[in-house]
Amino acid sequence: MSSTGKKGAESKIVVLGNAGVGKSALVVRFLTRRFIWEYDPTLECTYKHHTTVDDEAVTMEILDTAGPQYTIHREGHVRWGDGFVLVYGINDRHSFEEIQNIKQYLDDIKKTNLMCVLIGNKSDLCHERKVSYVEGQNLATDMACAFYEISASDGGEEISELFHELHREIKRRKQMEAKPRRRSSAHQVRNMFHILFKSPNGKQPFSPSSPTGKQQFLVPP
Ligand SMILES: Nc1nc2c(ncn2[C@@H]2O[C@H](COP(=O)(O)OP(=O)(O)OP(=O)(O)O)[C@@H](O)[C@H]2O)c(=O)[nH]1
Repeated sequence: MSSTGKKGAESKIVVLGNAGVGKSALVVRFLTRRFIWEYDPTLECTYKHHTTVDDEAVTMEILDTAGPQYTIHREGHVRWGDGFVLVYGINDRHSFEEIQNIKQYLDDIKKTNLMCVLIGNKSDLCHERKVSYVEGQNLATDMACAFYEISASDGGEEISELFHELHREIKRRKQMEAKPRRRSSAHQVRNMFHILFKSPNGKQPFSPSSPTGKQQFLVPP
């Protein structure tokens, strides 16, 4: 809740990628601004994070996944998520190639324009680089999403920025999806007026504007 008592926007974010690419390190870096070298690789965690984005109090739920990518269990995660952080290691070609399969898997389940961001992690390991920056950029262009090369170990502003940007995208999408519903409820109110103020002879006694230019509602006897 914000200081005005208004509930802020919420987003559910799922972090996916091959084992060892640094998903946990990335999430922990975002949440705590710290880097921890080793995590339990089998650990799967959901974090509830209260923060501020564009002066609005927001809640992000972040699911740090582990284990095989394509399981029934994982399908539940995909349905749960509003947006996805897809991570590969710049020093791990296989993890980069796997991103397209993960994206396809997500598309098959979500069946809508997927909201995601592509991350090339471990940019500090330049000397071990197996995926160029341009390759990452091109893949992100194909997937119509933002691309960041980052280092969870070094930190940097981009790590907060990527989560915030994804949150903004999710919020925009939710607002767009809510619009038709709002329009249809306005339509319902209009219909209600129509029924309420319909005269017994079937003629419409509701006058949108009086001769004086002021709006009037004529209540039937
Ligand atoms: N040099 C370097 N090492 C990193 C970076 N991010 C993570 N690591 C290391 O990479 C290893 C794997 O990191 P995790 O965060 O456990 O990777 P994960 O993707 O969560 O792995 P799973 O839980 O097995 O799926 C650890 O030894 C981390 O310390 C980074 O940016 N730079």
